[in-house]
Amino acid sequence: MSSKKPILELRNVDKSFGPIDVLDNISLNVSEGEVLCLLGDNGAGKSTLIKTLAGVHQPSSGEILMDGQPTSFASPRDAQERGIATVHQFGGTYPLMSIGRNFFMGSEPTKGFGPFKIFDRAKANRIAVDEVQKMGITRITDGDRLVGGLSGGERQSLAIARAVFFGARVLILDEPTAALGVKQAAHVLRIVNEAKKRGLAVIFTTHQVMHAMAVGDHFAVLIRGAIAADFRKGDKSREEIADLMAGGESMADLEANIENRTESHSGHAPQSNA
Ligand SMILES: Nc1ncnc2c1ncn2[C@@H]1O[C@H](COP(=O)(O)OP(=O)(O)OP(=O)(O)O)[C@@H](O)[C@H]1O
Repeated sequence: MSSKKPILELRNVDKSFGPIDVLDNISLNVSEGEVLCLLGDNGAGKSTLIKTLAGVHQPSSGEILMDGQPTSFASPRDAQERGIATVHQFGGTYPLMSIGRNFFMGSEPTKGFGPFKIFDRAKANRIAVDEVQKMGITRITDGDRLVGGLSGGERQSLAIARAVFFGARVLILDEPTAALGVKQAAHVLRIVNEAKKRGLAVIFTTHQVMHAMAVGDHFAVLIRGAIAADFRKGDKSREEIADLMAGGESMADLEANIENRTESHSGHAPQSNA
């Protein structure tokens, strides 16, 4: 897939839940400074795949390799401690906490000694705001602001900046732009590019082809748990990717079909192009 050495790799991974086969013979890898886009319609298996990469599920068969060595993740915490950070659709942040608190949750900077140690709010706020600004989100200037007052895109950005600051090597983004408007999605895509520039390997799941094309270096299309196509940037057009995601049906044909049905329901005869 790439000339660089993969950080994280799946080889022939299957995943079943009892009698239900969800992932079928998945082989994929992602290297530093690259964005791998996992594309697929609802139910294609994207969540199961990223949960397998993040230590939530164990493969039923096949191998996971990290830096070329076969490995397994005992739990999400195990994967996290080894540099795999997952950011979910709403940023995984706590609305009633301040930006500074949120950024450092679980590893708060303290001041004072022994029993007199207290959370160093000013330091936490300063670092959190600095890090988010370094990722290009300059509208966040006050670390005391509650996360609940941020937009969806800003929350995502905060969660990504946090993962980068705490040394993630692989950033897994689960539908980060799905619930966002155009401007907010653009913010998040810019941050994905920034994370990539800093050498992180990014896995980005989406069903929005345009978002994938804006940041992706390579692409894998999942259909019913199997990789239906695997290609690099520039190899396919937007229309070709959309057709692949629709299971090989041409989107133009689907659209024409919908138009015809709508027109016949409204009592108008479909217009001929002839
Ligand atoms: N724990 C489970 N037990 C049984 N079936 C499951 C389990 N988890 C997922 N599945 C099934 O596996 C298939 C893929 O689900 P998954 O959530 O991975 O898809 P997805 O591509 O992420 O879709 P979406 O975007 O809708 O979340 C679905 O048919 C789902 O019902």
